[in-house]
Amino acid sequence: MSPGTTAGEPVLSVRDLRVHYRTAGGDVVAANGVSFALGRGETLGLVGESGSGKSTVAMAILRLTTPPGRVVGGSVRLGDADLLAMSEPELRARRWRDIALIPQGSMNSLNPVLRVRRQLGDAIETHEGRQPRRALRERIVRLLSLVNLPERVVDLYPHELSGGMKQRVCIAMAIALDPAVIIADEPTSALDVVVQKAVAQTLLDVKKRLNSSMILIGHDMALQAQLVDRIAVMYAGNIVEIGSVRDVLRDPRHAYTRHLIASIPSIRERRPLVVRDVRAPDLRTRRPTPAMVEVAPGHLVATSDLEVTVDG
Ligand SMILES: Nc1ncnc2c1ncn2[C@@H]1O[C@H](COP(=O)(O)OP(=O)(O)OP(=O)(O)O)[C@@H](O)[C@H]1O
Repeated sequence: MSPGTTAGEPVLSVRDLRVHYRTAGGDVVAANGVSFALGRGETLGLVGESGSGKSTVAMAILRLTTPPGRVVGGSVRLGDADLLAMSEPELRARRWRDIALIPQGSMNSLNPVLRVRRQLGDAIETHEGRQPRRALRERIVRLLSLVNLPERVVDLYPHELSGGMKQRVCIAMAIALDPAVIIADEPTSALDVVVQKAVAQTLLDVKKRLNSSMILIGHDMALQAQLVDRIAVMYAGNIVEIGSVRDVLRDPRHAYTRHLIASIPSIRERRPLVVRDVRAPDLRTRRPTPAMVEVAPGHLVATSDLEVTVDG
């Protein structure tokens, strides 16, 4: 197996992805040569603290990076096409249909003046053209039931829904066109713990039902461990460790992974991850992309322990 890959032919393969943000103080290197592969039917967790570059990678995969950010290198292969190299119209046709993103904070970006059926209907019709009203409504009701929402939700406005219900609507939107790959960026972080688990479980159930693959982005190592097949740990713009949940949790090899695991609070006091005693390097300085070594089959670790600065 080559680095960062999974058994069988991957559905998505990210190679040496590089994203910079231009700032007055110089370029911030937010993705510093990120490589990984996503297997068919697999859920890969991308975990790391705030600022490690998770959203940057998610946005770049769909070529949604906006200024001052720009993708300066790499490839994103979906099937036999490179998303980073294709024309804009071709790319637009593939987003949602082949690869869908549930962006961070998506539940707050639902249009407040549109009923759920319009939001979902517009999404479908943008890609598939005008649909007969009745059939469209039935399809939307089916989508809602897939994410455990009752039929009456079709006629509601976002403000009439709870946070968990809004997030379920966002999931329904992402799966409307039956994509092969779903990228969910912190899909549950705005919700309380009980709802988080329920919504995350729905996401996994739906993924399984559609036979799609998923990248689940999060900072909660404990929650991720319960949901994903493999974990990729991001630190300062690089994946520093990747492997099965079992390997990474039982035998973490990178100093930063160990810190993440040591920082897992007890179930009761789960809170956003802040690793206080690890200082991220200045992202404006050029850093070599760390080499990865395979410490066990499919378990890869960056040879960059030195980059992790630990106080105390
Ligand atoms: N518009 C921007 N201009 C400059 N730097 C940016 C910009 N957006 C992101 N960055 C920097 O890029 C790095 C990665 O940010 P990113 O949002 O991808 O991290 P993240 O791991 O997704 O964090 P979070 O969990 O908070 O979303 C950070 O250092 C951040 O400050």
